[in-house]
Amino acid sequence: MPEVAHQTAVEQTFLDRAVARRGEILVDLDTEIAAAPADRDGQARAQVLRRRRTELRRARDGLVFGRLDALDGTVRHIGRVGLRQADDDAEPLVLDWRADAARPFYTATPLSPQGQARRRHIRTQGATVTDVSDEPLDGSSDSGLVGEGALLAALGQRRTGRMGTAISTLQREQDDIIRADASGALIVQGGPGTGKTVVALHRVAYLLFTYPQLAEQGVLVLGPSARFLEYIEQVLPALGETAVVSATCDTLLPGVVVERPESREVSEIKGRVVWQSLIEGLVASLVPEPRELRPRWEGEEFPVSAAKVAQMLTAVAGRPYHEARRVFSVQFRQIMVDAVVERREAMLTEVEEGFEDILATFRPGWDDGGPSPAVSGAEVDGQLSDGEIAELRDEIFASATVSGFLTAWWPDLSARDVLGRLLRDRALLSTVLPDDEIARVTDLPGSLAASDIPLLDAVADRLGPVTPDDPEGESVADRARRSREWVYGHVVVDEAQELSEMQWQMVLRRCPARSVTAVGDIDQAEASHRHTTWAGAVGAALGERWRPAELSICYRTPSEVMELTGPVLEKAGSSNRPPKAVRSSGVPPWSLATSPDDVAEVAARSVARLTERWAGGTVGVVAPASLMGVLPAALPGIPVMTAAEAKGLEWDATLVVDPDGISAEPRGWNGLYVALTRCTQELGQIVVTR
Ligand SMILES: Nc1ncnc2c1ncn2[C@@H]1O[C@H](COP(=O)(O)OP(=O)(O)OP(=O)(O)O)[C@@H](O)[C@H]1O
Repeated sequence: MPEVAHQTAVEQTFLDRAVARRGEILVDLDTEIAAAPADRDGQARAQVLRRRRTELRRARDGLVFGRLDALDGTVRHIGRVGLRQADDDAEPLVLDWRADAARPFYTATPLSPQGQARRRHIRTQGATVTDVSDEPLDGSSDSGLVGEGALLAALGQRRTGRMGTAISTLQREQDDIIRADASGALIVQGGPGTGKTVVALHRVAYLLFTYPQLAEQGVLVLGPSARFLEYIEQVLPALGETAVVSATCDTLLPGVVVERPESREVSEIKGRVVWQSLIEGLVASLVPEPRELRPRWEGEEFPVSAAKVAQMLTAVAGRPYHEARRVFSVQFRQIMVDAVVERREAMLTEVEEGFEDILATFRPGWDDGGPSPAVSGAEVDGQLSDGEIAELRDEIFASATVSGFLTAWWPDLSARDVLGRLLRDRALLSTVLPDDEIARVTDLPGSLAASDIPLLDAVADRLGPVTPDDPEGESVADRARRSREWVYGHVVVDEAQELSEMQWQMVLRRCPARSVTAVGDIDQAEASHRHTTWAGAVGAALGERWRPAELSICYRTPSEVMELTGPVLEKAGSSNRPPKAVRSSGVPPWSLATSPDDVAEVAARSVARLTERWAGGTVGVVAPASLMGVLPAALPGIPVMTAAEAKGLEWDATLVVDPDGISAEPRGWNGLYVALTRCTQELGQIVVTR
């Protein structure tokens, strides 16, 4: 039997064992979950087991994808999830790809073999091994790539329109970032196709595996658009992760949607960090001024002096508006309870003295030391019993009348009303904006644009919820999605170069511990903010408290296409160089010229040719916004989008229509850089001659 066939058979035997073991573990898990006690601890344990079961059920594909043969003869298989042996103390049958011991699979090289003699990639389809490829780590070959054959095979595959996992072919620089320490903010710069999204998503899986407590808080994945989230949405479940919420900055506020578009100029103004302190100042100023308060209880007034109110307001200063009111309200009601008790007791004392006087008229001398009447308690001793005080307290604390009194003086506020007030307050705006910019932000309709969302979030944050959140029987992800106040264990931001300063504030509010991984390409920035460096982009939010990392190899775009991008990047004003392409597709990029009148027809013909050539794969079209009226109608069933919309996506073949039109758009050279780098195989351009 030829060697490859023999080794394939060897791995098939191993895979059969792993499949059987997976089945056994699933049966054991079912039994354990069914037997879990109904108490709190039992249910918490059952939840962990259910998560494990989901992960195992999903691990049908890629159950085993790699093998490391160490110099000392130890053989380890690596897969999507770990599979323990029946004997818990034995070495695992399959190592989870995220385990430390699996790391050399991604990082060992002939120059630094880390005690390994050989790395093997095992390709499978379901429960069948289809191929094995070996890479000696003894120095006999070194391409600089990890598992070159498997990587190039993966990269050459047709694209499906959904992102796939790359766990079997992650490269060293990617692995370093995936396994980087979770604390603090990590900002990853990488050119197009360097695997930023791959790294971000695999990092989520790694972090959830390494720090299981993260699953209790959840991980937030922020992407640039709903289309992008759809593109990546298959990857995380495939990696086995369920404690993840994905969103865009526009959908982060539960129940709030963007209602209108907005000009770049206005959204740039509204994205600046100056709004943060403006909003903090405004909301703080909405807390009522101290004055004497005269609440009533059972028809009587119980005044609280202005000085006392001022003292209580000082004690709650700095808290969110509604929370401050809640704390104030507790103290205020307690003061009322004390005042009502005091007045009642004074009254009772009066009654008692009157009663004694009356008694004395009947039994002169008993209050001079004679036996007292056989009565006690509130009726006669001038004191309320503990039970009576507790009852009164409950009544005052639950009283709608007292609530109504407090709310009339210190009203509920809606974030939207406060934002509206802010955007109309020229005097306040003039403290941070010049006159011409004030006019731009005050002359807006009341409906919400995307740039209002972070402002609204900042207002909502300073207001706090009117009533605190009360979770009942919801999953972490559901609760996190529903509650604006949810604090995540980690936040991953993709296409982070697009975030405005105010959006960064919104992100950090969701993770005050700043455990953040942001990946992006500052050279692909299309957003209206003016930053061209990461220090500028994140400085307002993070200061210098972030660590940079870099990805330098382009896995998506073939070298033929990457060669075209250097001058475009230069025109975009960048001093960076495009990343180095890892492979060539052998298909030279091409270009056609046409007139504005014929552009739709020429595009349709070109797309038809590309679709035929890349049958079974995908073709996408990128064009300037000005062509969005005609092109989609001429290209039914084909994704047609602007460069901004195409960010993060990829197709086997891309047709870029009217590149000059794209470069003439705002931040257009950055846009063209994005458009040119979307293909995995072939790039065509249609130049419109005017
Ligand atoms: N180690 C890898 N193994 C297999 N495929 C990979 C690997 N790294 C990246 N890829 C593939 O390369 C392509 C580009 O990856 P990805 O989309 O993550 O890049 P990106 O840096 O986010 O790109 P862009 O900035 O252009 O959006 C994807 O098809 C991805 O699956």
